[in-house]
Amino acid sequence: MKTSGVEFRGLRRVFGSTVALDGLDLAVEPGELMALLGPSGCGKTTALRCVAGFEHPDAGAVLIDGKDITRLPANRRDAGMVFQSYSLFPNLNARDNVAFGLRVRKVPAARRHARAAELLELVGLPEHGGRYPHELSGGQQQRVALARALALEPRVLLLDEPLSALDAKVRVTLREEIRRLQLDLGITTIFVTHDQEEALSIADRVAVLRAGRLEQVGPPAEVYDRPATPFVAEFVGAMNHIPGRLSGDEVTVLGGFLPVDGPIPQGPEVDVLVRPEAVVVTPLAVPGASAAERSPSAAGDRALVVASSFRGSSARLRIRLGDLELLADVPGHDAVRLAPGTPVTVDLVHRPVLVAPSTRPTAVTTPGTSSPDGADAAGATPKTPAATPGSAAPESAAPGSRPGSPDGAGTAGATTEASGAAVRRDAR
Ligand SMILES: Nc1ncnc2c1ncn2[C@@H]1O[C@H](COP(=O)(O)OP(=O)(O)OP(=O)(O)O)[C@@H](O)[C@H]1O
Repeated sequence: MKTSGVEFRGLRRVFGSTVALDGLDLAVEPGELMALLGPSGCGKTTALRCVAGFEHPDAGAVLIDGKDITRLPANRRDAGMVFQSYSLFPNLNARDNVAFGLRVRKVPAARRHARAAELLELVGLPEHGGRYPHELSGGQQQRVALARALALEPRVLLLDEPLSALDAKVRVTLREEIRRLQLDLGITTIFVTHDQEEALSIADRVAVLRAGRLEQVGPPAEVYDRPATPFVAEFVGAMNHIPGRLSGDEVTVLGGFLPVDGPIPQGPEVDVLVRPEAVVVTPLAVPGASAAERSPSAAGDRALVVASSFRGSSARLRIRLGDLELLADVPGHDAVRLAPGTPVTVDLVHRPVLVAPSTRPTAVTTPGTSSPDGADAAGATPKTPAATPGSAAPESAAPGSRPGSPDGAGTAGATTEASGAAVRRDAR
């Protein structure tokens, strides 16, 4: 399989008053799997179709291997495409679907049948050549579509939300197989998805698009851990918004100071963006407290675990801290001692944070693919947990300041760990 680089250069496409692509610049390396990720309508599919030749930009260029192919007809671009809807020919069996392009190119029957059999084997369907699309499951149809896209040995594989129509389990299996296949073949692949977990798990690099422009491109861990902008931080992974107050290049948040990373908005009131795994939760020791005393209603404005969603190796907690709600990810084995109703202290891992213009009243956001209930949100499995819950310093008294107060939770009762392990705040 030949491998080729793909480059988008200042790509612009306008539909009436809608700017689908607004000067997209992006280079995909030969053999790389690049995920195009972004919210609905940000131009992902339009970009992909410009590579396939199904769409023509108003300005800018698409290059394959450094050659401008912008004006080349689709059938001379050497790109194989798989769509969200399987789009197989219903009147052809799997073998003939796969061999369709070869037939158009007048490849002799024996050779195209052999090639179709080889490709069906490659996608794990060696026995299914005689079946028609309606006799195949969604996942099997998409495998056939993949085999068909590979039949002409394209230089570039274009996948447009290929897994969105499949159920969750098949989606995960098939995405792993696509990745394995892509690595085996070394084929340059552009994978369009709006699912951040999918993008992070499958790609060499993720390009986050926003309103037809590139917002950030980088390896999955980099995009997740060091989002270049608040938009990327919001879109890729769950994110807490915690009120803070800017002071130079630091921000006061939950009673401690953290260094600020990235663009600094007009202050001083801001939202500090913190991942759930960077929220360190420690059960509050309440000597002699009865179960009734530990109930949420008895606990006043303490930080309380109000919901917990167990996920096996981890648990996502929803924590109420005054008028603020936070999401926190803790190891699964801590879920029992951090059951709903448990009073807790909340700390933040000490590391640079992104800040965004204040959005009071405070809110917790989850990525586009997650359920509205962040405690049950499935889409934000952290790749590289930044904090080890429990690594915070032992409890220290910090009475007084009300969480979420406009002065950034104040300084009363707050301690910044000298060790730099965490900003902590006792919630009593
Ligand atoms: N043929 C068209 N005619 C008019 N508007 C279009 C056309 N194709 C795309 N658009 C508009 O251009 C914008 C970008 O569309 P595009 O399909 O590229 O987005 P997307 O990021 O792939 O979205 P989704 O994830 O919902 O598929 C959208 O506002 C869409 O409505």
